[in-house]
Amino acid sequence: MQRSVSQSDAVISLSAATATLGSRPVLRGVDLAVQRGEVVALLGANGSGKSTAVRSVIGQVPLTGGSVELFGTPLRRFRQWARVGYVPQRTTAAGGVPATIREVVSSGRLSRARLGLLSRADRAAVNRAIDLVGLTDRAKDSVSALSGGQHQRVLIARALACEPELLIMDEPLAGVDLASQEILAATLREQVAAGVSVLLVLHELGPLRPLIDRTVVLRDGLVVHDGPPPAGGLLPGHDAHHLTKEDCHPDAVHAAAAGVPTGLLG
Ligand SMILES: Nc1ncnc2c1ncn2[C@@H]1O[C@H](COP(=O)(O)OP(=O)(O)OP(=O)(O)O)[C@@H](O)[C@H]1O
Repeated sequence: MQRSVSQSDAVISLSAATATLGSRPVLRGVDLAVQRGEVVALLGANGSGKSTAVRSVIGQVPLTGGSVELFGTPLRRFRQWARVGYVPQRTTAAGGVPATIREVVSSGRLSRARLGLLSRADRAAVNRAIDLVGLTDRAKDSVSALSGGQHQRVLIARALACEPELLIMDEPLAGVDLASQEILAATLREQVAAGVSVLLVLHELGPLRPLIDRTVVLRDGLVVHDGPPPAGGLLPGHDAHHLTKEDCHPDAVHAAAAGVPTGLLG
């Protein structure tokens, strides 16, 4: 999907970013930009630094070098968090919390609410977000009673509740059943059509492939590929263990034969 973007329109700009976790250098000079209206997939093997890169973009991991800008503003001065929706890598952290779907999604609206109180318009936005992910019938249910895929839909609705201009999602399809994957793809399609910019960490493009403008592949904390997603279906670094039927398209096989490097993806 091609949309016109200009260099000055970066919503995320990570430049020469380095970060260390424990004593381990996890980002070793990462350049990553997302232009307004663009959908960028960040790929790479387990441990290559994908989550650390997106967490550094939102300030959860401090950089030891380089810089981050959001909407053209250096991160340390950036305050407009209602413009950003973040979906963390799914954990079981919400397990046991006696909160309903509506309560969790409402918490995503607080950055836009005045004095922490939700107005009628805020509540309507929360309901819209719940509806977008197909959970209206379950809004009063406890999140602890949900499947993995449903839980992921709640996290995405929470990010959408503030009507963000930029969505950052860390492995939104991980552990998500096919039905939920399709709902998530449709939700994302709507957001992208409305002009939302997206950075998402993925293991494979799957049903999101048609939405992706550009793929960036990390290996050992370095960018080893930055370009359009391959037409033939084979991701840079995709090895034989990960081939799907779709990847066996003749173009993809040709790309593999042409020596596309292997072993970058988990
Ligand atoms: N808090 C931490 N302390 C020390 N090392 C960490 C910490 N968090 C992550 N790491 C290490 O940093 C490296 C990069 O982790 P990161 O989560 O960014 O990778 P990833 O590409 O997102 O991997 P995955 O696909 O498994 O989620 C890994 O080797 C990981 O073990």
